[in-house]
Amino acid sequence: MLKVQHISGGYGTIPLLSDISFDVEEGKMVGILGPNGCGKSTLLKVISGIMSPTFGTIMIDGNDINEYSTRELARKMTILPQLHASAFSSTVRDTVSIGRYPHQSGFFSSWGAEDENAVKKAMQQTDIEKYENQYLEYLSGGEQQRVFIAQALAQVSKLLLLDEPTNHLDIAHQKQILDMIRKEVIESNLTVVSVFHDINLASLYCDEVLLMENGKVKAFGPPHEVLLEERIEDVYKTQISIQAHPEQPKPQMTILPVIQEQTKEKRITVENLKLNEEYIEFRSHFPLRVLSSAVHNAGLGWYANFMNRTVKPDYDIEHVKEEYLQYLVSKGFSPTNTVGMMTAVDTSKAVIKSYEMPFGEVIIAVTAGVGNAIDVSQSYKRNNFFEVGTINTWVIINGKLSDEAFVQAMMTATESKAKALQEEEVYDCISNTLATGTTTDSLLIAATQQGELMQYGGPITEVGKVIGRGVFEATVEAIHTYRKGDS
Ligand SMILES: Nc1ncnc2c1ncn2[C@@H]1O[C@H](COP(=O)(O)OP(=O)(O)OP(=O)(O)O)[C@@H](O)[C@H]1O
Repeated sequence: MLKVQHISGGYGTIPLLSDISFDVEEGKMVGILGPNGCGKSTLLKVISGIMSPTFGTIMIDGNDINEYSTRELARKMTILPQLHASAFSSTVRDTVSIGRYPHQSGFFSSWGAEDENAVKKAMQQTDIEKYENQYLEYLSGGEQQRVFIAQALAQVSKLLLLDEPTNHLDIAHQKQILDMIRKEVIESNLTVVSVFHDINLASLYCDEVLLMENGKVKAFGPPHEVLLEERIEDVYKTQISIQAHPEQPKPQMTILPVIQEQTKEKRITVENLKLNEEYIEFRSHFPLRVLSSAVHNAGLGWYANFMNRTVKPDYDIEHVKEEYLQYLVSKGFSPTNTVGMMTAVDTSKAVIKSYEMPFGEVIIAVTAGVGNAIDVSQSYKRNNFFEVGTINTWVIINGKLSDEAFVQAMMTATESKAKALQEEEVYDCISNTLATGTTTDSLLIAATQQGELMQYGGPITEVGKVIGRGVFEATVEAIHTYRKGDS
């Protein structure tokens, strides 16, 4: 639909854009990204025909844009420039109606139902109907931005060129405008080329992104191919981290502040753990990075407190998560800062072990109830039912682990637990084979994230070795304690 071919150009004698080429298919949304002053707005002006390039061509629907008359071009494409002006003296409706100019044979002389409908629809889409008769100067920056987006939409062209369309908008309106534009892309085959400052929004909403640096194309393609951590750091000259979006295959970026608040020493000891008959608690004055399969706040996150709570063996509550949250509050724990597990075992009998390692102390806490033990390779022979006979394991590390090391630490700890059950000859009572765990085990790996980075956590790494040994020893001891209590 749009072909940008070898574009070079700038202002006067200053060369700015250099040999820029890319294609945009009909019904696609492309985001232009890059640091301040790299030429994003200038490129948009050249594509729209506002500025002429010194070299190269812009083709729309197979024709050079210079072959179209001004009015023809305005029906093909709409440009929404950056909002700068502050003095307006027209109403919202009149401003949106200007978008219909390319469809008039004489200015406002042939205004018809189609124009009326386009203006109405654009005002609805941007949620500005309620300001219809107000003067623009009485609206906030974000409201004015929405009026200009409505004006661009009212033009109803096939190609929309936007320069920071969500500038000045709060998050709800950013989402509303981008959702609406995306809907038009999908349902009406609208083609969009838009400048973004927010890399995350561009990643979420665009099919492809064009990353610019000093007037040149640094990379062009789908967000997951272009938005690489090292490349963004190199182009923007700043420290960032890229993670997966929780629900979509779109990379998301977070800024890494250089200046960190200096708190007290970030070290944990067995003193941070306390046992009573109701629960084991771990409390720290700073959050640790945690990966867990807990009942409350499972997954990867940052938490300062952990709880492993005893419940009655017949505990059967419909809304377990809600009940757990209320329990945490009643015991003075912050629900947003606590990971919570549960067990039917008397938590005052938990086994806590500490291992001094060159990188720091590693603390392991285990509660083991094995009445509900199972051989995972035979579990398909069972009916699904929930019981609270559980092995809960905490591995708390004074050290810094990569994401990879966290997952490997989980595997190492799980294998070590299975070995402890084998050693203790714990059997699955249905299959009569050696058990590998119970039906509801939970595991938590936590790290202070201080010191040298440990990239791996497998069995022969320094941290893996202590996890393998520690989880085995603590689990064996916890099974002994459980069996003593049983007899
Ligand atoms: N009318 C102009 N005359 C001369 N130089 C200009 C003009 N407009 C922009 N420039 C310069 O061209 C360079 C690129 O500007 P442009 O607005 O295209 O950058 P941008 O990537 O959109 O930046 P930002 O992220 O800050 O909006 C800048 O150094 C700017 O000062």
